[in-house]
Amino acid sequence: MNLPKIAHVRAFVVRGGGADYHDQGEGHWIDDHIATPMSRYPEYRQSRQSFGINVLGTLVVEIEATDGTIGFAVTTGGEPACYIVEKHLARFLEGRSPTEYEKIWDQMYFSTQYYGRKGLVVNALSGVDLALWDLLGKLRGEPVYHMLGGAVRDELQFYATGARPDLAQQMGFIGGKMPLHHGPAEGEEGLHRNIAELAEMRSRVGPDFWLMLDCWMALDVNYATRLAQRAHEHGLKWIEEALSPDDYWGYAELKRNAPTGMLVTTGEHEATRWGFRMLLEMDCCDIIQPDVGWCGGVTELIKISALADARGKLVVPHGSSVYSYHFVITRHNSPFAEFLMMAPKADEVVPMFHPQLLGEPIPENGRMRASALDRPGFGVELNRDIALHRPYTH
Ligand SMILES: C[C@H](O)[C@H](O)[C@@H](O)[C@@H](O)C(=O)O
Ligand SMILES: [Mg+2]
Repeated sequence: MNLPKIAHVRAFVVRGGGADYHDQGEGHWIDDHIATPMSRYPEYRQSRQSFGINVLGTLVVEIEATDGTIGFAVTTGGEPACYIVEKHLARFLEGRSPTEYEKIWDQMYFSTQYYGRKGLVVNALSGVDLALWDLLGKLRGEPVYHMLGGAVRDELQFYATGARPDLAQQMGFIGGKMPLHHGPAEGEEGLHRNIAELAEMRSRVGPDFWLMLDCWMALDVNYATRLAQRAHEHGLKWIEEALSPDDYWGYAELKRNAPTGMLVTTGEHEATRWGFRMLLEMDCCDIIQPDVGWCGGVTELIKISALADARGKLVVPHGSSVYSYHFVITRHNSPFAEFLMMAPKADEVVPMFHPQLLGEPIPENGRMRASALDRPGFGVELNRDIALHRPYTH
C-alpha cells in the first residue's frame, strides 16, 4: 500500500503563547520571580522574559503530501528554527514517503550534527518529526497512539504545574508542581522563603497530595541538597531540574544525597538517546522528563523510553500537550503526564498550547480518557486565524 509522497515542507513563526508557552502577558504566574541560572543577576531576577525566555516564539512545521493532506506540529523555535527547517531539513523529506521516518530522522540528525545535537536544532528536527507522524496518522486514518502500540490503560492521569497546587487538588489532579522562586544568590533568606512557601502549600493540601518543586536549572549541588533535606519534612515528592543539564556529575551527587524516598527528576532540556543514556548510566535521576518537541520527536522518544524502561526508570515527558499524551498512554513506564496550567492565575484548566491548536483536549477532573485521542494524527488542527509568518522559503 503506497502512501502519497511528501510534496512540500513549510515552516512558520507564531508569537503569543502556544508551544512557546513562556511567551505570556503581564502578571502570569509563569513569569513571577522564578529562580533560574540568570537569577544571580538582580536585573534578571524578577522576570524570565527580561533575559529572553520567550525570545524564540513558536515554530509551526507543515508537511503537505501530494494528495493535499497536511500534517503539522508546533514546538519552540521561532524564526531561526524556520531557517533550519526550510534551508536544511526539508531536502530530506520532499519527494520521499512519510513512512520513511527512521531514515529521514537519521539524515536530519547526522546532517546537522556538526552544529546541532541539542537545543534549537533538535527542537526544529523534533517539529519536523512530529509533523511527519501527524501526516502519517492523517494519511492512515489512525491516531498516533495507535501507531505507537495502542493504549496500555483506559485513561491518562495528570499532575498540574503552576502556582496553585491547592486549586489543582480541587480540580482532580494527582499532584501539583510549583516553580521555585529563590535561588542561591538570595542566600539563606531565599532558602527559608522557598521552604515557607512549600510548608504553606502543604498546609493547604494536606499530607498526601503530591507536591513537587521545579528548580529550572537554577541551583548548585549544595543548595539543592539543603533544599531537599529541608523540604523532606514537608513531604516533597520530587525535586526537578535542580542543576544545569550539562552537570551529569552534579545530578549523580544530588541523587546520592537526596533524602530517602524523595525523587530526583530532570531531562526537559536534554536531547536524543545519547543525552538520556548519559543521565541513565550515570544514575542522575529517578524520572526522566524529555520534551517530545525538544528531544528529537516521537521517533527519538521511542528509543529514549526503551533505554529508561530497560533500567526500570519512569519517563514522564515535560508538558507538551497532545504530543506527549499520545506517547504516555502507550507506555507502561509512563504512568502519568504533566499538564501545564496556562491560565495566568493557574485557577482554571485551559488548553496548554492555546490558541494554536483547534480541538486540543484538556483533562477533566485531572484525567483524560484514551478515547479523547481518537482522531487521526495528533488529533488537532492548526488555528489558521492566528498570524502565521513564513520568514524563509526554499
Ligand atoms: C514551571 C517551570 O519554571 C517551567 O516554566 C516549566 O515549563 C517546566 O520546567 C515544567 O516542568 O513544566
Ligand atoms: Mg520542569
